[in-house]
Amino acid sequence: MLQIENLHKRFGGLTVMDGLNINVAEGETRCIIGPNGTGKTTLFNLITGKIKPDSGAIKIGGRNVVSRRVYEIARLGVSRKFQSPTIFGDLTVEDNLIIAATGRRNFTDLILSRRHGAESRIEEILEKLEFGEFRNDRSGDLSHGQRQWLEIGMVLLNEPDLILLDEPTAGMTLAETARTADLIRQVLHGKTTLVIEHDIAFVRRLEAPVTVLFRGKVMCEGSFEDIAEDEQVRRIYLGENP
Ligand SMILES: Nc1ncnc2c1ncn2[C@@H]1O[C@H](COP(=O)(O)OP(=O)(O)OP(=O)(O)O)[C@@H](O)[C@H]1O
Repeated sequence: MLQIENLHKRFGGLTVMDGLNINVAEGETRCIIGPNGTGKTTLFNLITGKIKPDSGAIKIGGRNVVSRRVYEIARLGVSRKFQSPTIFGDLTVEDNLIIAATGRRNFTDLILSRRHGAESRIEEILEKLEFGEFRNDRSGDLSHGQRQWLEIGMVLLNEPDLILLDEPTAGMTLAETARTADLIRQVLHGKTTLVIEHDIAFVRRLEAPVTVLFRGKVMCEGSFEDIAEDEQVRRIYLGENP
């Protein structure tokens, strides 16, 4: 589904991508970890077309997108969730989901959406998120964790082919972090998803293959257990006691 081939990017004298190769299969969840400043967010900026590589290929569904514009790549079904939620705080949970469900269509469709099949998908998301009792609550009154989960639901309603989650647990409590890992496992199961994370407890709980980035390259890949045993990873990223 996603192939990154020999990607190079420099910012002035700083090499951020130095021959990066990553392959993510259709339906796979992949966790991307690495020390601060190693290029994780830059990788998302490159995939979404926000910045352009100096060389290399980014193939989505077999198509090289490096010369495409941001909106063209979004239209190919790439959906990115940023660290800070972009929900409408004054609207209800359900209304935010309705807007997300009609995201690629126009305003008339937004009004008519309940009659056009969006309703059943919204019900499904409300159920998966266990949000039924909050559906008429003002989104701005939700907890930090709940707002992030709502946004994951909104990303899903966009029917993306590739989901990019940048530090979905930033600012969360331990319990919220654990719930987020469970939610991604359940709700995004079968959806091609890349997750950038720092929180090691989350990475362990996600039970997804992990790619460790270091200095613009893949340092190693494997299960959490595999990478946690890797001497280089322990020294450079995880510290003495992973
Ligand atoms: N547009 C830009 N112009 C110049 N330098 C940049 C730009 N974007 C990122 N950088 C630099 O590239 C390096 C990689 O940044 P990036 O944000 O991708 O790292 P990261 O792995 O996501 O870090 P963190 O874990 O702290 O979020 C950093 O040194 C950063 O300062």
